[in-house]
Amino acid sequence: MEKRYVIGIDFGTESGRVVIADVEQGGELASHATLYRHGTIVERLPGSGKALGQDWALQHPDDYIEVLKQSVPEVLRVSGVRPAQVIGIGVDFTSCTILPVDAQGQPLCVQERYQDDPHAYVKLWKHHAAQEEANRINEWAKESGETFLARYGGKSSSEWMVAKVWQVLNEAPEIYQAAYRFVEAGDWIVQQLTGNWVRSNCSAGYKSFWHKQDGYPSRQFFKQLDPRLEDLTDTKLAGDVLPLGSRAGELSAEAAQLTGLCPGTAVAVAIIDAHAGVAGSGAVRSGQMVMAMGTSLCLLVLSHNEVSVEGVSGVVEDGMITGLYGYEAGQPAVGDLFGWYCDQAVPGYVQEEAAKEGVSVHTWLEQRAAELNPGQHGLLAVDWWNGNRSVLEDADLSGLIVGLTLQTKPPEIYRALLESTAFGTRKIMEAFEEAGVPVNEIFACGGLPKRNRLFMQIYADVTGREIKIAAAAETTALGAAIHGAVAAGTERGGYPDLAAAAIQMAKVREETFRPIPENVAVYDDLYRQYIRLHDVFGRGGLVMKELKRIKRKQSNHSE
Ligand SMILES: Nc1ncnc2c1ncn2[C@@H]1O[C@H](COP(=O)(O)OP(=O)(O)O)[C@@H](O)[C@H]1O
Ligand SMILES: O=C(CO)[C@H](O)[C@H](O)COP(=O)(O)O
Repeated sequence: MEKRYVIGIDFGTESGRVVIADVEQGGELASHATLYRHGTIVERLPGSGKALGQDWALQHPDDYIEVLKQSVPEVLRVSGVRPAQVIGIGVDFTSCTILPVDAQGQPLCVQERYQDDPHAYVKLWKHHAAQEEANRINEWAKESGETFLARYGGKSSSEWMVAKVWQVLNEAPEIYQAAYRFVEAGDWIVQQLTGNWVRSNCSAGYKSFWHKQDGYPSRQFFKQLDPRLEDLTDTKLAGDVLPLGSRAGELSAEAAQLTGLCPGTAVAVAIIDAHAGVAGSGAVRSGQMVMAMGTSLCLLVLSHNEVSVEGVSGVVEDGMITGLYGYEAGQPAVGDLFGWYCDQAVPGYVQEEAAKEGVSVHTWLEQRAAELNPGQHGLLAVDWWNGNRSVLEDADLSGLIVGLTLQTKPPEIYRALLESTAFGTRKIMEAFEEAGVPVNEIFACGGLPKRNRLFMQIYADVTGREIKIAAAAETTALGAAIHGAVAAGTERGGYPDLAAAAIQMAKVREETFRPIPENVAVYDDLYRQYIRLHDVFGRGGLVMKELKRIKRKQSNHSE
């Protein structure tokens, strides 16, 4: 049989990355990234320059199409693979990233009449302006005795589908009316590739309250939330929910033209980006955890059991690997937090020194921070620069650094920020174990493990665990490709299921990060102090809520 290949397309926060992988051996034959031209739109709309409110984060869907147009032909060219040898395509996407579209699948924001309305654009996962709606969903679920939120650690997030769609209805009812569907961006890409309207059980399960046996929450629940939402799931969220690894359709002639692939190529149901890292790391067994470490950090745990875990973002049957419950929890600012410090807060001399040495500001700070002993800087940070998405589930919480003195230096702050995210991760891991979801083996993937060794060592030291690193540089894209190989099916030379494909196609590096005992002891001590700050500011204290209230009031005042 002729050699067969699959393509994985990973839509991250800042760019889209495409890999081409050998169906038998896995790995990455070639990869290519296309940066989103519009980036993340947080202040003003492109074109009209219309100002956005607090906590908005939009994107432009044309940027995603550009990834298909640029990066897919490029991996074909570099690898020398002929289009006919590609048997399947998989797509993963950050989530919950949603957009309103018309009946042809065209995004409303590209239509002239809606171009000036921010609600017509893609709402990126980190759009946090629907916190009010999320709070009301939480209150109403409690009051009405609905139990579906138990699968989401008891709280809904402002990042998710219903809160975001409800925000559109509240602030721009004409956009709500005009939308034929609100779709996850991953499902939209699949629709653009195949012409089929299919929803993924992964994003529907983790981000839209969908359940394999129960479906969506009742019409009654939505009606009592807001009478205008009664038919939400039958209309704006309609579409068959298909399981991961299944074939969403085949590449249309138009999409084949755009990508340089052959019409008829199998296209898999989309998967959330972090969740694709599970297959991409080869984790397919109960007790295995994958840390997808990039802009944010997602912790994904596989288990035979379904239990309630404090602060879990969601548990979905077959949500990552068929036959297992997949738990997701995480932190919404990790790489983004370090990026904020490098871009917004370091003094000019650091940038100059880094430029002189020809390294990035991250690397310059990492090198100096690595010379410090744990705890030597006297600092403790709490990692809520983009709110808390785990045991506290509150986008209104904000970051903290305590222990600053006139002697504090930038590498010390950088190290404290790296540590703060590791403490946040340890808190989540403890919540899993306390709830009876064991974590026996840890894999790391995403952009950070390959970029920052100090970060990885700190994670091993803070958690006291050995960490294995996924071998693929673009692990989530490889994970998506693995879904493509399953969607192709055995009849086209693919695999019968996700576990079989992942075991064969994904590998880990030989080198692992192991905890250093003397560091573990210091971090145990610091972690206890972190938990004190976590509880004082997160559970009891109103300080951050009040700050946010005053900020909102004063920002509206100045607009
Ligand atoms: N050397 C580094 N150390 C720590 N963080 C880094 C480093 N270089 C880049 N970052 C951060 O990594 C994040 C991007 O992660 P990546 O996994 O590549 O993308 P995505 O999250 O979009 O999939 C950015 O937030 C950036 O600030
Ligand atoms: O919520 C998510 C997963 O459930 C997002 O997709 C994720 O947090 C953003 O991913 P990345 O850090 O890779 O950009």
